[in-house]
Amino acid sequence: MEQQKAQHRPRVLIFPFPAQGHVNAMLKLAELLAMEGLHITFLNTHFIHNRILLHNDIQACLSRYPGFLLKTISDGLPDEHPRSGDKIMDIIDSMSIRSKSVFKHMLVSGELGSDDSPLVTCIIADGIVGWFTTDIANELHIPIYHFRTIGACSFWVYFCVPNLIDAGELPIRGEEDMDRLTKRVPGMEKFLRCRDLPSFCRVKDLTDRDLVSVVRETHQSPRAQALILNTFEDLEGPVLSHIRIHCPKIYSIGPLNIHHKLRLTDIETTSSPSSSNLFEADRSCMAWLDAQPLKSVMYVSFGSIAVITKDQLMEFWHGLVKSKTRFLWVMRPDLVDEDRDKAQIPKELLDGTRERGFMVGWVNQEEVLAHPAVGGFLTHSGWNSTLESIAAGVPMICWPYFADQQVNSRFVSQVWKIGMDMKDVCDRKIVEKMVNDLMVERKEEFAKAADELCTVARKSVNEGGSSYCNWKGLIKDIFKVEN
Ligand SMILES: O=c1ccn([C@@H]2O[C@H](COP(=O)(O)OP(=O)(O)O[C@H]3O[C@H](CO)[C@@H](O)[C@H](O)[C@H]3O)[C@@H](O)[C@H]2O)c(=O)[nH]1
Ligand SMILES: C[C@H]1CC[C@@H]2C(C(=O)O)=CO[C@@H](O)[C@@H]21
Repeated sequence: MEQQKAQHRPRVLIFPFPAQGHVNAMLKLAELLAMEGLHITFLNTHFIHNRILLHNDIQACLSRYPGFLLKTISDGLPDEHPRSGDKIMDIIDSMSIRSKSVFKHMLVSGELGSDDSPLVTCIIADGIVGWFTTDIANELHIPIYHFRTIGACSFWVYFCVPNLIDAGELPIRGEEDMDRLTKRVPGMEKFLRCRDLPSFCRVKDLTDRDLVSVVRETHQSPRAQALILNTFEDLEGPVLSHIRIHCPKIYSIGPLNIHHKLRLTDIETTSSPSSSNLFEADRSCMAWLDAQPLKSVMYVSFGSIAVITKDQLMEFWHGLVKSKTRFLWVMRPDLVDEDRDKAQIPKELLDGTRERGFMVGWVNQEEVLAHPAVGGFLTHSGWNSTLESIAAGVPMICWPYFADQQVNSRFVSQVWKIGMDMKDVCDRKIVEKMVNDLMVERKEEFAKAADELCTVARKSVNEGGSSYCNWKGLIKDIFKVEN
């Protein structure tokens, strides 16, 4: 009887793009689906899978879900490829060319299932690899949903790039054109400048590989059964309405981190939540945070992909030390693009850091942001970091590095007004001034706005909230598609 029930249970294949921000969000989605009784196959690239096994006890955590499988596929790149900075874009191309036939073979051969639920009955693919996954899904008559791990705001901007090109708004005509308002992204006419377009739009050649790839992939989502987004209606409702004209079925189910935490509480699990860190998390900073005053610490992190120059490192460092604010800085081992020569670091920086700072290689970011000592976040504006900061009620200073981050930082500063945008500037004086503004001069204003948005975010995933209801709708949809 049990086995019969299992055979009738849908097996959902979750296929994230191989990068930290994508895997984190899609693993939370996978776990939420598993809690609903679905069988899950989570497909990572070999590279990501090995890194996760190295730094997390993921298998033990996922063993609480019957039928949860971890499988792997090649990304087609050599082991020594850095897979960070702008080199990350090589992965889209490589996968579209080299992983396509392997992906099809894996689906057909049954190797993505288990004995009691051998077939994949539904696919949730990362929208950034929507092209080849949708082709294969359609060929094999398997329903496919797209999950795009960026915000609705940047999804919509990518979607509108062909309009910008047709209207002659792209290419951008040099530095003096950067502050021009763009008129061809409906709903954003009043505040979106050329400067705020995704970094891939900053090219002279409109056939640029990266721009073409991201726009092509974005335009695959109307082909999917539905589009799932890690956002919530009260945050991005107006933008979602524009996207719904092209992708009528959108499930906004975020912020996934709080959604996930709440549902874990519902099932009263005793085991620890799963993590998918690609770096070893250092817990020593938590004791340091415990010893700092309330909302006094600026948390600094540029996510998992951004690479900065040594000069930029020094500007941030001087600015932070000069501001006299306490800071906790995630210095990923591959953050700086040249060797950091310790001997060349000025004494004032080393002293300032010893007095008021703490540096770590990687942290559990959600825990850090939830700590009462954290009062601000200097971030690269990756979408997960943005949402996690919103979910924790922490205001931001944004220093976008690439891709969607340029759009996110504009929304943080001009639309949601929960922080400041330091885009395109990396100067110690500006860093010092912005840190002082956020943590001292305008502290109350930003803290209040961030607090209010945090309350709204939490409401959305609570029973009756928009993300809660959309989640129930998505589950119903997935089960319906099966029958
Ligand atoms: O020390 C750290 C630093 C980060 N994180 C986590 O790592 C993730 C980072 O994701 P994100 O903030 O989105 O940044 P990226 O790693 O840069 O993510 C990529 O993927 C995102 C989702 O598509 C995009 O929005 C970004 O632009 C893109 O660079 C978050 O969940 C963080 O909580 C940690 O756990 N510990
Ligand atoms: C490969 C990077 C460029 C686009 C991808 C992405 C997305 O638009 O889905 C967000 O950030 C990066 O991780 C991906």
